[in-house]
Amino acid sequence: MFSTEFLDIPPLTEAAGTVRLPGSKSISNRVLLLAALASGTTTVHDLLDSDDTRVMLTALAQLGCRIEQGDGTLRITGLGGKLSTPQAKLFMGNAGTAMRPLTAALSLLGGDFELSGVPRMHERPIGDLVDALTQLGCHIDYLGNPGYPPLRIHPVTLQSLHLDAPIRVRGDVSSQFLTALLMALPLASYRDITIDVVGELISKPYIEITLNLLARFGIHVRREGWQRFTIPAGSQYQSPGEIHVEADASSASYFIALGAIASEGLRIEGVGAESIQGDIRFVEAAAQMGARIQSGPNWLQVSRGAWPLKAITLDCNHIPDAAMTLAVMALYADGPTTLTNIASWRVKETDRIDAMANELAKLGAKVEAGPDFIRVFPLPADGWRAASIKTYDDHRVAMCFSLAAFNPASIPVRVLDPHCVAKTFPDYFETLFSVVKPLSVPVICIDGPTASGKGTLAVEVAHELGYHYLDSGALYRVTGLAMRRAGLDADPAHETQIADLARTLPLRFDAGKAMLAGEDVTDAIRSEAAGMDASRVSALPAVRAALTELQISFRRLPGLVADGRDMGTVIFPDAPLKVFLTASAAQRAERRHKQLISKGISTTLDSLRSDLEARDLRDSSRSVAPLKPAEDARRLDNSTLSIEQSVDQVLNWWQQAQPFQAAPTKASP
Ligand SMILES: O=C(O)C1=C[C@@H](OP(=O)(O)O)[C@@H](O)[C@H](O)C1
Ligand SMILES: C=C(OP(=O)(O)O)C(=O)O
Repeated sequence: MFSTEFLDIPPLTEAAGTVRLPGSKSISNRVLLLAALASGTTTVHDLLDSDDTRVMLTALAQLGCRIEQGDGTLRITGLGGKLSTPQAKLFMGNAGTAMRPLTAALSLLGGDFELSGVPRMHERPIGDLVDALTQLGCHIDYLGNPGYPPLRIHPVTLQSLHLDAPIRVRGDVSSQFLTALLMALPLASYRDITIDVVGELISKPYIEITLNLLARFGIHVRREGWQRFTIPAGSQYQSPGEIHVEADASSASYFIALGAIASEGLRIEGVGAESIQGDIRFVEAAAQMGARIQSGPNWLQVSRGAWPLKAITLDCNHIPDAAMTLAVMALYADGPTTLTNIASWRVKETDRIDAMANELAKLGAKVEAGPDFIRVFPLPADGWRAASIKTYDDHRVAMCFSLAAFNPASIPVRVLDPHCVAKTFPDYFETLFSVVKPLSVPVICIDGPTASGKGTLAVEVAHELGYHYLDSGALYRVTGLAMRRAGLDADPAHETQIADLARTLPLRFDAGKAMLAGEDVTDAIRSEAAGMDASRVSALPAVRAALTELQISFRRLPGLVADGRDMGTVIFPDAPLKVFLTASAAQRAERRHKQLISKGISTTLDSLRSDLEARDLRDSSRSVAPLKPAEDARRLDNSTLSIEQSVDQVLNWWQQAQPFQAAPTKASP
C-alpha cells in the first residue's frame, strides 16, 4: 500500500496479464455480520482485508464474537442472538456497510452503544433508518446533527417492539437502510415482519446481495417487487459452516476499463458471469463503450474493441459505484458520455458528482453536472493537462483516475493521498502496476563516495515518493561475502568465478534487510572488511557486468531511487535526476565513527579517515566505472546539512522536473 502524500503514475501504454482481485466489500461485511448474529462458527474464505472490513471485525470482536485468523480464512463464532458485551463505543470509519447494518442490529440486541465514524461518516445520512427503527420502538439518539451519526443506541426488549404494522423505510437515499433492516429483523421474527419501501428504491442489486446472503444463512425473505419484503415468523440465522467471498465486482471495473483502453487481453480472476454482485453489470456498460469481454463463472477476459471508445448515455442507478469508472473512460470516447440517475453519488465517501467534475476538469475536460447526472466530454490528444488529482478520501476517485495515465499526451498523473484506496482495495496500485507497461520508469540516482550518507538519503527519498530502492553497494558487498565464503579472493585470477557467483546470487531485500539464501546478512555486509571486499570486487569488470542486469531489473513502477557509485554514469544513464552526493572526508569519518561506536565497534577517527581516503582514491581511479559525477548530475555537498535538508533538496529538484504545479506540503494536502 502507498502511504505517501502523493503517487505519481508515469504515462502508461498497455496492459497485459492476469489480476486476481480482493474480496467483495459488500459480501464480506454482510457475511461477517450474519455470522456474528448466527450461532456456531462460520469459516469465511477469501474475506476482504481492508479498512471497511477491519472496522466491522473490530466492532464484532468488541461485542464478544470470537474471531480466529487462519491460513486464508477467518473463523467467526457468532453471538447466537445474545450480546455478551452490552455496552461499547464502536468506530465505523467511513464504512456504510458497517454503520447502517450495525445500527439496526444493535438497536434490536438490547445494549447500550455509541456508533461514530470519520468526519465524513457524520455527514452521511442515516435518518431514514433511524426513523424506521424508531417506528418499531427502538430508542436511538443523535449525538451530533439530527439525521446523521454519531448515534447513541439504548436498550429495548424485543417483546416491546411494534411488529404488527409494516415498517416503512425510505429507499431513495441509500439501499443500505433496507439492507440493514433485512439483516437485523430476523432477530425479532417471533411473527411475520413486513417492511414497506417508501419512494423509489435505489441501488436495487445491493438488495439482491442481501437477500442472497440471508438465504445462505437460513433466512428466506419473501418479496413483492421492490416494494414489500416479509421476514417469515420463526426465521433463525443458521451458519452455512463455510462460505466463500467472491472478488469485488466494483474493484473489477478499473481492470475492465483498463482492458478496454489498453489491452490485447487482460484476465481478471475471482469474479465473473455468475457473480451475485450487481456491479458485474459494469461489463455491459463497458461493452457498450466498445470493450471486448468474455466471461466464465468467475473470470473475465477484456480487450480493446472500438477505439476511440464509444460515447454512451446510461442510467447508472443499478451500478452507482462502478459508474464512476465510466466517467474516466469517457475521456477516451468519441463524444460526450452522460451518466444519469446518480443522485446517491452526492452522499457517499464525498460528493462524488462534484469531485469527479472538479478533477476531470483539472485534466482539461469539459464537464457538465447537475443534481443527479454528469456529462463528460472526451479530451483530444492536445487537450490533456498535467494534474494533481485530489481524492477527497474517496478510494474510487483515486482508483478510477489512475486510468488517466493512458492519455495520448504521455503526461503522468499525480494522485494525492493514494492511501485512501485502503477502504476497499489496499493493494490497488501494486495490482495495477503488475499488469501495465509504462513509457518509461522514472529513476533517481544518488551516487557518491563512501559514508557520504547516500543510503540514508536514498531510502528517505524513496519512502517519500513510494518508489523502490536499490542499494547497489549492498550487491557488491554481498558478492564480496559470497566470494569469501567460497574461499575465493578479489583478484583477477578468480574474476570469472566471482562473476558467476554474482550472476546467481540468491539475494533479496526484505524490509531493509539483505537476505542471502534466506540468511539475514545485513550486519555481516556492513563491516569495514566487507566494505573493502566490496570495493575490490567492484573493480573487476566481469563482476560489474554480471551485476548490471540485476540492477536494471530493480527499475519497476512507480519508480526507483538507486544509490551507489555508477548509477547515473553507467547503470541508468537516462535517469531524469542524478545527484552526486559529497561531504568532506573529515565529516564522513566522523559519521562513520559515530555509527561504529553505537554498534560497540571500537576504532579511531584517524584510521577511519585514512581508510576513507584510500577508498575514495581506489574508487575514483579504477578503470571501469570510476566514481565520478555524471555530466548531468546535480552536486549536493551535505557536510553541513541535516538529513531532512538533503531530502528536501532532492525532492525539490525532483518536483522541478515534474509537470505538476507544486508538491503538496504536509500542512496543506
Ligand atoms: O449495500 C451495499 O453493500 C452498498 C450499497 C450501495 O450504497 P447505496 O445503497 O447507498 O447506493 C453502494 O454504493 C455501496 O458501496 C455498498
Ligand atoms: C459508497 C461506498 O461505500 P459505503 O459502503 O461506505 O457506502 C463505496 O464503496 O463506493
